[in-house]
Amino acid sequence: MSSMFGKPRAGNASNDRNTQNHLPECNIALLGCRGAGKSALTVKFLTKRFISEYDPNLEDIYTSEEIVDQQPVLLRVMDTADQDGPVNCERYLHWASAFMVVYSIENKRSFDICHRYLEIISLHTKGVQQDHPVLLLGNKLDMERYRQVSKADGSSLATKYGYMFYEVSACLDFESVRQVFHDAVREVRRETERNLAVRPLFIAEEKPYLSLPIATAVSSKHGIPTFSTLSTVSYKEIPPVAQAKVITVKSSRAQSKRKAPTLTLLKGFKIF
Ligand SMILES: Nc1nc2c(ncn2[C@@H]2O[C@H](COP(=O)(O)OP(=O)(O)OP(=O)(O)O)[C@@H](O)[C@H]2O)c(=O)[nH]1
Repeated sequence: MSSMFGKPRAGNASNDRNTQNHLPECNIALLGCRGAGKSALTVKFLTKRFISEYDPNLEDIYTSEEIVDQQPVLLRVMDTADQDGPVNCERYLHWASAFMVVYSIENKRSFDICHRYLEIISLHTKGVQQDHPVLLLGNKLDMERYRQVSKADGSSLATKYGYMFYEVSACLDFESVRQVFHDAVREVRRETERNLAVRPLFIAEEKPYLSLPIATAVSSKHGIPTFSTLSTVSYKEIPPVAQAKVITVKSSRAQSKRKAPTLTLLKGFKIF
């Protein structure tokens, strides 16, 4: 992991686990048709590198410890591998706290398929009566001269659903890609705080309301939703960590991607 995804992290494995246990979490699912660039964006975000070939059939979840606006977060990224549009969506609909729906600006069909993803997410959100931030991403901005989807079309589709819209490129600058992932975290935080604000507090009869810290009252009585530990109480207990260190790779696709640089170099694939 450390050789490809970042510098080795100080501390041993059990310390890592302990730190992770205390971090607020954010689960981001990347959706979109084959070839839109989900894997390339994921790996760019995690490694700052563009790697041009991936196994399209493997799906996996990556975990990265990030600092967003001076606050740590355990970010999980699910790089999905739907074949040709949304199928068996339950696995990510119930898992994700935010969605990135990706199309390629040089492939109109990939944009059309995005409509279906946005529709499904929108229906799901209504069903669970909770908003999950959605970011519509037009990828491959570097392929401007082959563009088939205008920026206006992308933007108006996102606006129709009230979602955020970006155009990016997995093979151009890292900062723009990172910005998108961090904006997703910011939106999840906002959403969580909104939910906590409207949720009625349980007030134990024998304890005076004002003597309870709000965050404690909420989480102890109503369970901790994915992001509810974003209270200042939690943060102050967390030691500072270096920015954007990937600390865990969970399963097979991750392993295959981890090996990718060696394989791709041997096969002469482009690594920018
Ligand atoms: N020029 C350019 N090529 C890209 C970009 N992002 C991805 N690609 C290429 O597009 C192809 C598909 O990228 P992937 O990241 O595998 O796409 P995916 O959405 O994960 O597709 P599946 O793995 O099939 O689900 C690969 O050849 C990538 O190198 C980009 O921003 N610009």
